[in-house]
Amino acid sequence: MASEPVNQLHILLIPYLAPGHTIPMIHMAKLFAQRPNVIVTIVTTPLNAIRYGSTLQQHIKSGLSVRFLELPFPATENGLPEGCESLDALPGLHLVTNFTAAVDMLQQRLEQCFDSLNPRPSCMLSDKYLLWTGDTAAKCKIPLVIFDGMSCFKQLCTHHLYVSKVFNDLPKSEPFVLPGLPDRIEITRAQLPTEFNPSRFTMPERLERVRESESRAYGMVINSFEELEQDYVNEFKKLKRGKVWCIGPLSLSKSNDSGKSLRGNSTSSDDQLYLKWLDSKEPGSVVYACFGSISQITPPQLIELGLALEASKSPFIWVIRAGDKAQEVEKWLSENGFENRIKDRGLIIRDWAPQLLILSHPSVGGFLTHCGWNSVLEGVSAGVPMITWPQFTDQFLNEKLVVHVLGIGVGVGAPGVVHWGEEDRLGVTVKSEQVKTAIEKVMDPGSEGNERRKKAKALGMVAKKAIEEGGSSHHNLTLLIQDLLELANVRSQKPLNSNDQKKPAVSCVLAEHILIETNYAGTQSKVAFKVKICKQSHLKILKWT
Ligand SMILES: O=c1ccn([C@@H]2O[C@H](COP(=O)(O)OP(=O)(O)O[C@H]3O[C@H](CO)[C@@H](O)[C@H](O)[C@H]3O)[C@@H](O)[C@H]2O)c(=O)[nH]1
Repeated sequence: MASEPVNQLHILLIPYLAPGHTIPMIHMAKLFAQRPNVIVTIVTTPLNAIRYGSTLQQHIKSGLSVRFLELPFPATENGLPEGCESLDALPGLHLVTNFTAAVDMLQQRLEQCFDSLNPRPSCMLSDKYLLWTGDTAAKCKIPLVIFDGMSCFKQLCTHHLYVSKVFNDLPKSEPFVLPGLPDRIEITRAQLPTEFNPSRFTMPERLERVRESESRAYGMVINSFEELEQDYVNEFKKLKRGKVWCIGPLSLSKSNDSGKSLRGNSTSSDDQLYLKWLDSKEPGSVVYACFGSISQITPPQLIELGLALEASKSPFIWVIRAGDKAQEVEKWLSENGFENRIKDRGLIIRDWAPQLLILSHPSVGGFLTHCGWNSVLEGVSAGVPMITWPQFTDQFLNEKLVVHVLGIGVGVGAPGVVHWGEEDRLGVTVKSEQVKTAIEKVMDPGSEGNERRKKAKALGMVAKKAIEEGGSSHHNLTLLIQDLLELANVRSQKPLNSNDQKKPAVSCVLAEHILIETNYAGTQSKVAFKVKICKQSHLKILKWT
């Protein structure tokens, strides 16, 4: 006899501890919790809960079921400074392995408190870089869905590169055509993502485990929308084992969030100041330059950027991230009189800017970006053309999508990956003249610039529609919730012929075979069922196999 159908979902969201990974999952939490009968618990650490919590407060007050589960972070136990709970807070890259070890220790902490969670979570949705969540989900007998914060374009490129191995014999700077793609895209080996371009900070065995854990998951959630990269979404879905749901752009989950509180160190009075400054500029005239949350741009490259912004004559906002090299840049800014020279048309924001707020201001006409996937989507959503200056990982591929497939950007001509911690050796790689030319092309009032602006604006409208009721991402979220409910119902269903006290639980679902871990007479055993998907969100067990 089947038990009562489950109609409430409790989703455990587990973001990786870096802004580019946590921010989209905070937006995702809002999207889930806005749906009826869905409650969300975000698993994070105390300082991250403070950092991202305030953005959720207004939603929680208005009745949204989102809460944090705070796990103490073993920073000092792993040789990290106290309070270092996020990748962007690392004082040096030599500590990346220590940080990874500390993040891995969260597994045991979560498993220890899992049984006390009420109601019991129905599923786990975790960042793909948290390699232990597959084992934890299996132990807790709930399904795992992976969040991949990168595009389907990147997924498809990576897949074909793995399969074809074309890059193996190529010199670093020789362009080649990416195999198996719907469009002809040329790239060099030096521009490929980390998997194909290891540095001394890469941990190749972990990247291999990322692929393994993806294949164990029930499916994958992507922060993108189908209309943006339709051919790539279709192809990726054909290749992927398990389901794929594009539910983005997640940053549009609530457009009136300024983004200021997503890090907690810029105040609303700062925001007012920036808005006032933007109000004083002509519509579409301002270039906004920002390199995301973890890129370490060398001082010589930052100086080239400063010189290009000055020479371009456009008003600009330039975000300079604090870091170990910031002092050198500050010295250059003051000694050389830069700030004084640009004071009438340039605004420098130190460390962190309310990016969503700035991008959505009508005065912004161009976005100079490192092409982190969140920034690309935020630029697309705001309908703003981009000046692309990628640094590492997926960013060169994102640049190809923006410039060559979507036609809404101009590249500065960055030659290849600047490895973390090895930049100084490479010296200046992009000259201010190149950056200035790209800025001028994007801000150009002539027909080429207009064409790009029109395309960007049109895409921005499609992005907004995708997330609204009736839109593709809105629909995909509905499908995802339905699937998760079906799984929760299977979990609650008793097996045939079983007089057991313990209910079996689904640990993994692939196609129509379900692997169930159950406990018969005290022995762990795995049993496969054949199932049929019925209406009313039920999975019916047809026979044991
Ligand atoms: O001053 C700032 C700087 C950043 N942001 C926000 O921080 C996020 C940054 O994310 P992203 O643009 O993706 O850049 P990274 O922080 O560099 O992201 C890492 O994670 C991404 C998702 O996996 C990858 O695509 C990138 O290559 C990788 O560097 C975005 O939401 C920005 O709006 C701000 O609000 N203010």
